[in-house]
Amino acid sequence: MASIVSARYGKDNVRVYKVERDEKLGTQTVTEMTVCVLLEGAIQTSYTKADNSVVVATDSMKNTVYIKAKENPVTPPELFASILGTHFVETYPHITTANIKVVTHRWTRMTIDGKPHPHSFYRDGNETRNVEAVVRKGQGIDIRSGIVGLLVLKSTGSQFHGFVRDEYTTLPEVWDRILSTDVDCGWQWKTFSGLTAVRSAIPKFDQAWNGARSITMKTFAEENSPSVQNTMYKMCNSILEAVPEVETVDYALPNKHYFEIDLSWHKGTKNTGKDAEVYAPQSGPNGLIEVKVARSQKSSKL
Ligand SMILES: O=c1[nH]c(=O)c2[nH]c(=O)[nH]c2[nH]1
Repeated sequence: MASIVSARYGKDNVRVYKVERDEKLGTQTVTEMTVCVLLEGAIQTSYTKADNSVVVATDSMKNTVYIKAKENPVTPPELFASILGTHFVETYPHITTANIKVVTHRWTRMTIDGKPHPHSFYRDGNETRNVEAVVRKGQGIDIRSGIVGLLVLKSTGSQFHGFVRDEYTTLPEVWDRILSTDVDCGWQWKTFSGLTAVRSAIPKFDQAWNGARSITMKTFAEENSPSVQNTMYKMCNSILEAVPEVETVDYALPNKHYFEIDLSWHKGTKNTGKDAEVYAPQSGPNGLIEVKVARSQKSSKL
């Protein structure tokens, strides 16, 4: 007889929009999210014995997302994910872990005639703010916050040389190159003892997100990068310094290549090295560089 190694189930791609109206100021603020709920617990018999008595329907999970969004603030997303996860482990005795993912999409307020518009927004890029909360019954809440899809490019101020050269190497060393990447960055918070601990950290979540975002861009822009590896390590260090409540910081950075084009076949046109102006952006293959960095000493629960 086969036995279950692990199992979880839930609702993915629950799209939710919430508006907050400030009657006094006459302004509105909107939040659009995509939520995933995956539950774990004593649910094996639903797989092995067709026992649906242990199944909270995924449709009910979707309904719960809407109701909890109505009853609670949906920002910061770390709080909303924790509220939602805590609800599932506290409501159903046989559910032991709730994995909640909240992807928040950008709706940036329009500036019209130099003034912030009270109720109009635009999508300024595919970047999302992502939160994954793992709520374990009686064992606290683990939260990873992050930035996904922040596409950046610098046209100089990046080098790559001194790498292994052998019979497989064709890449020339360069002291000036284009660097472009699609930032996927995350920071793992020290375990929160429960929802109360998450609530008392509320201001820290936006601070950390703003900090990580500006550190990522400032380091990227200002450093004369010797490699993606070294630059991302510096970003991790700065975020660990800026946010003491964070235990690890991780990045996954694709190296999106821009190739020089030799145009000398056309009337001897110079377009390589210091004369390079027209490049061919590559859709693939791309480098992919990943790292996770922790402080040297581990620290305890919040
Ligand atoms: O920053 C880089 N790191 C690499 O490991 C690598 N490999 C490569 O071909 N180009 C680059 N660039």
